[in-house]
Amino acid sequence: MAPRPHAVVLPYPGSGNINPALQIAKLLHRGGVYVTFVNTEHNHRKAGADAVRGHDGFRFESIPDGLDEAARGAQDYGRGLSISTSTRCAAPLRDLIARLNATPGVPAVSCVVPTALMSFALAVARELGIPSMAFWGGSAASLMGHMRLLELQDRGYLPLKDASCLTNGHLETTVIDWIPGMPPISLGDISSFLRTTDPNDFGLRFNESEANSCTKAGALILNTFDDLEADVLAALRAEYPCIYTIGPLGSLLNEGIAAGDADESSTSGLSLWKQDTECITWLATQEASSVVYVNFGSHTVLTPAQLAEFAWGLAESGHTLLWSIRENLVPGGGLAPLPPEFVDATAGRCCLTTWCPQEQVLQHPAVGCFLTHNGWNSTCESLAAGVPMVCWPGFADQFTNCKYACEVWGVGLRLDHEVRREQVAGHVRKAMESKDIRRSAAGWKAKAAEAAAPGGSSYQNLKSMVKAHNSVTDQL
Ligand SMILES: O=c1ccn([C@@H]2O[C@H](COP(=O)(O)OP(=O)(O)O[C@H]3O[C@H](CO)[C@@H](O)[C@H](O)[C@H]3O)[C@@H](O)[C@H]2O)c(=O)[nH]1
Repeated sequence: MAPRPHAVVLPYPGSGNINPALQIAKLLHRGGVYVTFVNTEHNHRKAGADAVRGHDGFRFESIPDGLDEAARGAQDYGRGLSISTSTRCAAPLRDLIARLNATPGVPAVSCVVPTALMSFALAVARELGIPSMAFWGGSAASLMGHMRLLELQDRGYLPLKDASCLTNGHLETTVIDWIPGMPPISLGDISSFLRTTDPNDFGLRFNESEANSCTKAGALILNTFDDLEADVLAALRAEYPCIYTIGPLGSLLNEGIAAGDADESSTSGLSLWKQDTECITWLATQEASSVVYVNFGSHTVLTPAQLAEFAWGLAESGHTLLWSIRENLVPGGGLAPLPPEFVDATAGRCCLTTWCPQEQVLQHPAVGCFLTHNGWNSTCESLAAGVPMVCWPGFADQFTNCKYACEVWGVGLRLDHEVRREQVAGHVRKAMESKDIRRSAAGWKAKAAEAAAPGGSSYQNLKSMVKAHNSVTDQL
């Protein structure tokens, strides 16, 4: 009998990558693959012992991220973490794989599955002769855009000529209409990392090379589904045939739970933040489609003035609110920068929380629209739940996601970067009331469910992906 396949799943150490990577790990495990899920030591501790206990054929391990403690609170923490993981994690990963391979009862590692921004792991896999699959945590369109950053440079669009390009409308009015599979798109919507006048800017170089590295793995995994991004997927597949589109991941996972899979609850989540589940109880007391849910993900930072402007816009919308204000959403702030009058003005129609079970919130019938930063997971979770979006993208791939949500899928309304309370109130009201937007959102929800249901494209792709893991060990 062929040995059991063993996948080492290795996410970049942020919620936007850990969450979907854990979902992929669970799906592989459900398909019979032995899984080792690798966190950084810092996140392993932060998640807590219960979250990383593991169970039969599913283990948690950790490696150091190489960052010193002082760098963790630094303003350029993200950059520091990317430099440190990409330059210091290869040796610990090599050691971990050697240790796993020498552990009695543990099958030999047969595939390494890193997320984007962890391409050092692909190099380690190549060096050890182990197959690999890379997971790009954004949309297919954002991958295509990031892969074209070098070409944008060759064609003279990058680096930006001077700093005025950032503010004079250049990013909005320069339209790129030659990226395969993509509709004409403003330069600024391709990626935030191109907002630089420095050709050697770290963010630009790192993100371009990481996107292109993903396609050097044996296969590419995407949290999207074929109907959602048909054109850009066709263009990507023309160059990289082995792409598994298995989104929305949450829907695919729920298929199994609905079918009575016993194992899922034991690895239910891995939150780096303390989750508040009381908001779900509160949602149960609200009428259908009556609540505006507000959440800016795990990295977005607001100034106190932006927070106040959002607060007044939301209050003026007149709707009931569920607002998740992460403890560092306003640095050093917590809830403190909220105007006290806002709390009075929304008394009885506002639930404030710090970190909630977002997928559960979005799936709740009481939620009517989502004010979001358009991180890809949030965007995908909202599409899967059929919830219209009010979009305020800020960095990375969020502009691309916003463009598609508003202009391609017809499920969102875009806010200007400068937050103005009248616009927030107006867009929220429209997203809650527009029949057209609600119809589009319901349509994508149905298509997402179809993709994840038995026989659907994502369901079939997951089966093929698991088969690919098994076929590696068949050859051993
Ligand atoms: O209160 C909360 C807030 C968030 N989440 C979850 O955290 C994840 C957040 O991911 P995402 O929406 O993608 O936002 P970021 O955390 O900002 O994600 C980073 O990673 C993403 C995937 O690569 C990119 O698309 C984003 O631009 C980047 O900021 C989602 O699964 C949410 O469900 C919760 O469970 N509870």
